[in-house]
Amino acid sequence: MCECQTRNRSIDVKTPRNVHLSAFYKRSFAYHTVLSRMPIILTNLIDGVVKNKAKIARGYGIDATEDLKTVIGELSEFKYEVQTNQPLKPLTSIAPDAAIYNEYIAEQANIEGPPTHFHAIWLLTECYMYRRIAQIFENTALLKEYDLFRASKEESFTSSIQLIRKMAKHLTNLLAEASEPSKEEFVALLKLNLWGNKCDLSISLGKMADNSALFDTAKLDDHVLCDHCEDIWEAVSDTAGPSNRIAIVFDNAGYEVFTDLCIADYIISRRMADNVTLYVKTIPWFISDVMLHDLNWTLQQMKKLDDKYIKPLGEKWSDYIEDGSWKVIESDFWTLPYNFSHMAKVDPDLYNELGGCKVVIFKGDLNYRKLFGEMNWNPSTLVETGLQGFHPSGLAILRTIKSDVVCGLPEGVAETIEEQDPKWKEKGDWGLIQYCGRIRSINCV
Ligand SMILES: O=P(O)(O)OC[C@@]1(O)O[C@H](CO)[C@@H](O)[C@@H]1O
Ligand SMILES: [Mn+2]
Repeated sequence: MCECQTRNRSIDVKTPRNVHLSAFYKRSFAYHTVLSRMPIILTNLIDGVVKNKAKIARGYGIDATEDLKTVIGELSEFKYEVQTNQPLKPLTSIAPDAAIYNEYIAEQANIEGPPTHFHAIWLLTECYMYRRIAQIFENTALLKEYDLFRASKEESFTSSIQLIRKMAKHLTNLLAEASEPSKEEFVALLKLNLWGNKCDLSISLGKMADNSALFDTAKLDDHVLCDHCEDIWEAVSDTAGPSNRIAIVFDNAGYEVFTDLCIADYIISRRMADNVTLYVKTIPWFISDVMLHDLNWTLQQMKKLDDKYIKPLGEKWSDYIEDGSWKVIESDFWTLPYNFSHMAKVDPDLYNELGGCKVVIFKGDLNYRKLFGEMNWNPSTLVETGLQGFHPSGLAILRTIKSDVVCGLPEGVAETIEEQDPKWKEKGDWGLIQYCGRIRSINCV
C-alpha cells in the first residue's frame, strides 16, 4: 500500500502513549469525534440555518436569504471535505489569525505531509472546523457578524435559571455575612465552578443536559480526581506578593460563565485582588464558548430579571466592568490551533499579560488540552512536565474530563477509574482542580 494510502487510512489501535491525539487512531475519542460528532454538529448547523431562514431574513433583511443559500452550500461542502478526509484547505480570510492558521498548517505539512481531517493533531482538526465556519459567515454580505451558536448559548442560560438562582442566593448570602475571605467559602465556590464545566454544548452536541445535580457538590467530591483547592486558595489569597491581579480564561456561556463571575465577584468583594481580567473568545467557538456579546447579554438578562438575587448581582457586575474591577479582554490566541507551550512565541504580549497576574484560572477541557499539548500522557505525568514550559504565572486549572489528555494523577488512579468507567475521559463525569505555581508544581499525591 503506497504511503499516501497508508496515510489516508486510520489504524485500528488505541492512541499510543506520549503522542498527539488524532483521529488517525481508530480507538480514540478523536476518531469518534471526526467520524461522527463533527458531521452531526455540521448537520445540526445546516438544519438550524434552514429552520431559521425566515427569522434571519427578518433580522438581517430579505437579501440575507441569498447569503443563507451560500452558507448552507459551503457548510455542506465543508462537511463533505471532513467525511472524505480531505487535506485542510488554507483559509482565505484576510483576518490576521487566518494567516497564523495557514502558517501552522504549512508547518504541520513539513513534518508529516499535508494534514487531513482524520490525519492531523485532533486539536488542529477541531479548531480548524470552527474557524472555517466563522470564515463562511465572514464571506457573506450581510451575515458577517452572525453567531449561529448564539441561540444555544442564550438557551443554556435561560434553561439553567433555577440553578443560577440557587447560586446567586448562595453568593449573596455569603457576601452579606463576614467581610474577610475564608478558605471554606472559596473552596466551596471552586467546586461549584468546576462542575459548571459539565454544561458544554460541544460535548452534548448542542443539547441541554439536566444539570440540577451540579449544585450539590458534596455528592460529587468522589469524582474530583485531583483537588488542589487549598493551593489555589493560598495563591489567590496571598496579597503580599509582587502581583495582585487575577485572570480567568473563560470556557462556556450559560451556567458555567455565571459560576466564573461568582468567583470573580468573591475575589473583588473580599479584596483578594486589585482586579480580575476576563478573557473571552473573538469568534463563535466550540458551540458554547463565551464571546463578548454573550457576556454582555448575560449581564443584561440578569438585570432584566425580576429576581431579588440575580438582578442586584447583574447591576453590581456591570459596575465592576464600568469601574475597572473586572477587565474584559478579547484575544484571538484562544481560538488558534496552537497549544499553550507556543504562546510565548506566537503571542508574547498575551504571555506577558498573564505573567503580570498572580494566578490565571483556566476553565474547561479544551483549555486543558491546550495547556498539556494535546498529548496522550501517562495520567500520572507531573503537571509541570505536561505544561512543557508554559509557566507565565500561578496556574489554576478547573476542568471536567472530556478528552484523553490527563496529567497529575497519583499512580494507579487512572487504571482504577478506567475499570469502573471505561468512558471516564469522554463524558465530563470526573473532574480535576489542579494548581501549578510559578516555580513549582504539585502532583496529586
Ligand atoms: O472546553 P470544554 O467546553 O470543556 O469542552 C470542549 C469539548 O467538548 O470539545 C471537544 C469534544 O469535541 C472536547 O475537547 C471537549 O470535550
Ligand atoms: Mn467550551
